[in-house]
Amino acid sequence: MVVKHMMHGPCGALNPKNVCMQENRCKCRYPRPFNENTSQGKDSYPIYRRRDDGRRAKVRGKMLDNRWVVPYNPYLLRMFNCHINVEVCSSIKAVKYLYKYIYKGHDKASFNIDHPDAGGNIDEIKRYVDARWIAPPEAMWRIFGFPLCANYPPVLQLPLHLPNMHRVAFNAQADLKNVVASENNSKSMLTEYFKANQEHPRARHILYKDFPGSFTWQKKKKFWKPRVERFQIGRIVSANPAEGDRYYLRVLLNHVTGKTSFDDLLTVDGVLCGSFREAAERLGLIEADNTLDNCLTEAEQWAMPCSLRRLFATILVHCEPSDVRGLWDRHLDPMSDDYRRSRTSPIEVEQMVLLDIRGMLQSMGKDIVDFALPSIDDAFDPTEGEAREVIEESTVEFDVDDTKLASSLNLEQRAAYEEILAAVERGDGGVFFVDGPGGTGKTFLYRVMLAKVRSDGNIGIATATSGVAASIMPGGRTAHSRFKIPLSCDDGASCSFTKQSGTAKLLRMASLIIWDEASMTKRQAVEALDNSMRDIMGIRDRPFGGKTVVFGGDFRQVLPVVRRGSRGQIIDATLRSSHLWKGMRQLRLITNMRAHNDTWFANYLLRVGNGTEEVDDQGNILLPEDICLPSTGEVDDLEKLIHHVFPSLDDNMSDSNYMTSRAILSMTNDNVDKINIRMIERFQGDEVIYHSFDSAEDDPYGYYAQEFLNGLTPNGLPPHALKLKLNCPVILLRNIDPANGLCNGTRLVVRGFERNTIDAEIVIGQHAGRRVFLPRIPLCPSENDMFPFKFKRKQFPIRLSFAMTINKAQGQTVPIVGVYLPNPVFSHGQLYVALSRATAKRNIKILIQKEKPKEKSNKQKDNPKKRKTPTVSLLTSMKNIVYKEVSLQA
Ligand SMILES: Nc1ncnc2c1ncn2[C@@H]1O[C@H](COP(=O)(O)OP(=O)(O)OP(=O)(O)O)[C@@H](O)[C@H]1O
Repeated sequence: MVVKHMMHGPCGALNPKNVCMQENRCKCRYPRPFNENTSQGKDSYPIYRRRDDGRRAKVRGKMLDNRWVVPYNPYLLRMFNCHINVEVCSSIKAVKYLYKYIYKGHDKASFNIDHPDAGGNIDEIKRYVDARWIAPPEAMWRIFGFPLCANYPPVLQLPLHLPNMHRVAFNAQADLKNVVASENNSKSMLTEYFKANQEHPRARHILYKDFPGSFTWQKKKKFWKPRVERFQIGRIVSANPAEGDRYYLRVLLNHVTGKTSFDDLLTVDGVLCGSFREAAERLGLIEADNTLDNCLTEAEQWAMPCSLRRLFATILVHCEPSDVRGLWDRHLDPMSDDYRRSRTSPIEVEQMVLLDIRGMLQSMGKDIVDFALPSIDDAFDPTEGEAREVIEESTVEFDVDDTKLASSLNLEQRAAYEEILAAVERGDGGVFFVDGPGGTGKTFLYRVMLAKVRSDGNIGIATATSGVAASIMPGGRTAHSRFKIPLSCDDGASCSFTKQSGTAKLLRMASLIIWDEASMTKRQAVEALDNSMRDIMGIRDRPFGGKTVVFGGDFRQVLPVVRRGSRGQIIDATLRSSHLWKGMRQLRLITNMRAHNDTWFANYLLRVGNGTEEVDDQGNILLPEDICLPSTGEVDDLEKLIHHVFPSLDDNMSDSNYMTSRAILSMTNDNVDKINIRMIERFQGDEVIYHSFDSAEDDPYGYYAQEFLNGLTPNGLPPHALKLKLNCPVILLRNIDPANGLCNGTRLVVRGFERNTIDAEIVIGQHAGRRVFLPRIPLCPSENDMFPFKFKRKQFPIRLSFAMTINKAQGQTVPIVGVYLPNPVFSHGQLYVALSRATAKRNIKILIQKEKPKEKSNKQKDNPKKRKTPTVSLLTSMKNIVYKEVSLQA
């Protein structure tokens, strides 16, 4: 490929007529001198090593050597099999230049100092045509990570114009009347795109910007002809929001297919809109000014007043409303319907609503005084100044049945229960770590202990690292919100509550504190709690100030996330590396209660988790044959996996039990999205697509094109086009209201749609069955430095959940599991978490694919059209990554 694509010339004496020759010299300075080593040139690209090793090749009739090679990158050259000149930009100057380049604007500024003799003879059209297209910032951004030449592959600029406003070229001598009357001049790529939609059914599924991929523009006769060869990328010329309707026309064209005229494009639900802006707004493609108002109004048709108050609180906390008081005034009536039935005084009714909303805001970690709402009159406040944290915890209802479960604890659970409760009763404290592989009944044990403590009139605080694990414990909260742990905390940090705060009072009063999934949290968070507890209890020399604290977890599962962390850094971040670890009394649960009917599977899981399962010479463990999907080698194997996990889907679509008791797990969002898209397509019912409103916050000039922002789907964010159908399963992506079961990872089923709100039902955990109304909320990627700008997406915070990532499934029981692994697992505990979600061996199917590239002939290798797709073979063995130094069994 180097010989084929990357040899300059020949030029100079070998070929004096080559295009690069200027004044008898090569303007690109070839042939370059041989060089022993690469060195950084002054104010230039590096001077690369060019070995004088005698290797030569015949290029365009002449023998050339290493001095003629254009700098390239072997990986990119192999991938694209074309000429790509890559230079190293490593000097500070070069990097600064590249960053500056981003902000340079869209177009070349061309100016000319006219000579007085030129006589005003300026060819404006030539200047316009000459203006080179300079890659817009988004392309530059891609260039940073993906250095292609800006003009590869070829881009066809698609004109964007309002009706009858397209550009027409004509001869200076032509009669303008004829120019205007000419039929040919009435045509543009856009008008003919509409016509092609009338004529070709297959065109109707293609967006204007993608049209050049399937149709070729016939320049002379001005029409789109179905494409027979090559491929081309299109790009609609840009438009700024300040341009008004032209911008909204572009938004429509980027989302709507099959339109046959401008009027057709303006027609939404049979109504002809007066402007492209109105049409885009009606289709939900741009944000209307009154979205939040509409969201509440829409929910008012269905929701009970109490759900409306919760939606109002959610909007205050998550949606950045600009006119809080206006929202309050307009929606107070429907939010107070229930109170008005029992109370006659409007002031009292208003106060009741305010008090309720205050409670909701508090449970979301906010204070009502921070919002422009009417004040609360102390005369109506039933709390009489008691800290809300204390009131909240002391009113957590416990299930009487949970206290009865104490009699069914197994031997290990009972031993742990008695030891911990003895410490609670003595009141002299103790720190415990309940170590139990997935399914050994840790949550079961916590429920029983909490019920006992609470039924005795004491306070038991239940927390967990993740929202999902917290929501399955009665009164559970995330540890970060309950203990006010700073989001990023270093060694020696403390929690952010003061000695006089409600949180401090609650912690002093608590008899028992539980922190589940402590193996997933960074040790610094636990140490911060320890520091603060010693401080508020005034007992500096005892861990956690002498309280009874129970941690639980399983170090075989996924460990704390350390971005780009090495094995050593990850292990250092775990609780096992904390100075507190030695003082924790270990309580082991062994019997797998989830898979107790399948002891073979339970033991197998444990061996996988501990890293003691035998490995083959490749370092892979063997998976039981009956859980591996057999390959036929012909049909789509993923389809078979889907069929195993979702049999008779058509008959069970509205059954929430069926939908939530099964899922396909995979490692990356790409694979999960691929499966979810297939599933939603075959799910019955009308499809609703919600489009997000995306922006780059620090981009006042609109350099980042909308379609570029729309195309981004960073981890943890919903897609730009969220496709849903009635009764489809979804998963929540944010901790919206953990105290009420709405946390990152909660599984829901969609029950209704409005333009600005989604009606959904919680289907897992102790809040199962509750209906909630979700608004669109602004979301930012969690990894802030992911983009060179601040990305913000307003969208419903949900994703489809037919399939989910293994990390998201941690802590959830999924009775029927499919595991799709097209690539090997890459971090500690992933395989174990995936396998241990299931309740028995018969309920799990795993599909491991491995691409086996076929041997190709040289001809095939060079010709992209003749390249065959690699064959796929199914495996029954898999890499298993276990950091034995954290596994308790090691
Ligand atoms: N003593 C018991 N008697 C009856 N059922 C039990 C008992 N202990 C646990 N179970 C049941 O076993 C299943 C798994 O228990 P649980 O969810 O508490 O495990 P876990 O250790 O918290 O799992 P994970 O770490 O995967 O979250 C649950 O369905 C639970 O009700």
